Amino acid sequence: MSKSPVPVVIVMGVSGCGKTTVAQGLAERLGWRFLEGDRFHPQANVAKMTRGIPLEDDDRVPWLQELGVAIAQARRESQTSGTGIVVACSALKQAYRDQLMLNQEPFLWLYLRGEFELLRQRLETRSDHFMPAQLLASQFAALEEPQEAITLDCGRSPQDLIADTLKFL
Ligand SMILES: Nc1ncnc2c1ncn2[C@@H]1O[C@H](COP(=O)(O)OP(=O)(O)OP(=O)(O)O)[C@@H](O)[C@H]1O
Ligand SMILES: O=C(O)[C@H](O)[C@@H](O)[C@H](O)[C@H](O)CO
Repeated sequence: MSKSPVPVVIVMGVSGCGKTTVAQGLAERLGWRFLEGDRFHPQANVAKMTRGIPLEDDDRVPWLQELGVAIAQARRESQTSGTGIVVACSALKQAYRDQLMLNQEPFLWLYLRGEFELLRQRLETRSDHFMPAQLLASQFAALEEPQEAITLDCGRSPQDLIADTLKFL
């Protein structure tokens, strides 16, 4: 008898939309595993962003490769328990989402949508992260909004966003 695939939710969107906050909260609520996409960036990518230089497609290839492998690995580890996985990953372009999904059972995409000004303010006030607010415009320039995703307004509270997402699971 074939088992149903371990569920994977990818929380995506531009910097500051709340991917980490919502993905972590969702994983906690569900007792699922959380993967922080930023942890899979090569050091050179983090250094680049820290200096205020946007990543290019080529920079993101090894990152998405590493993250895709980690998701597949986490899925294998959860095969017996069926425990799901929640991932925070910007996944700004369709090609990045395709690369991440390569050879895998489908993911559920949660897109946190927000206006530039709200996100700029969030990034300006956040102090414990490498990503500078000056890169926000480049994040919007790269963004291709997903067609097949649960789309929620990231201006709402994390609690509301998590509660709404739970309705889809
Ligand atoms: N729904 C929300 N309402 C208000 N503030 C929020 C919300 N979600 C996140 N924040 C705050 O906004 C900032 C960015 O949140 P977070 O780090 O979760 O975003 P992110 O999308 O993961 O960002 P990045 O891609 O840069 O890592 C944090 O200071 C966080 O506390
Ligand atoms: O593709 C990208 O440009 C990067 O993934 C960024 O989105 C950052 O990693 C993230 O926003 C900062 O946490």
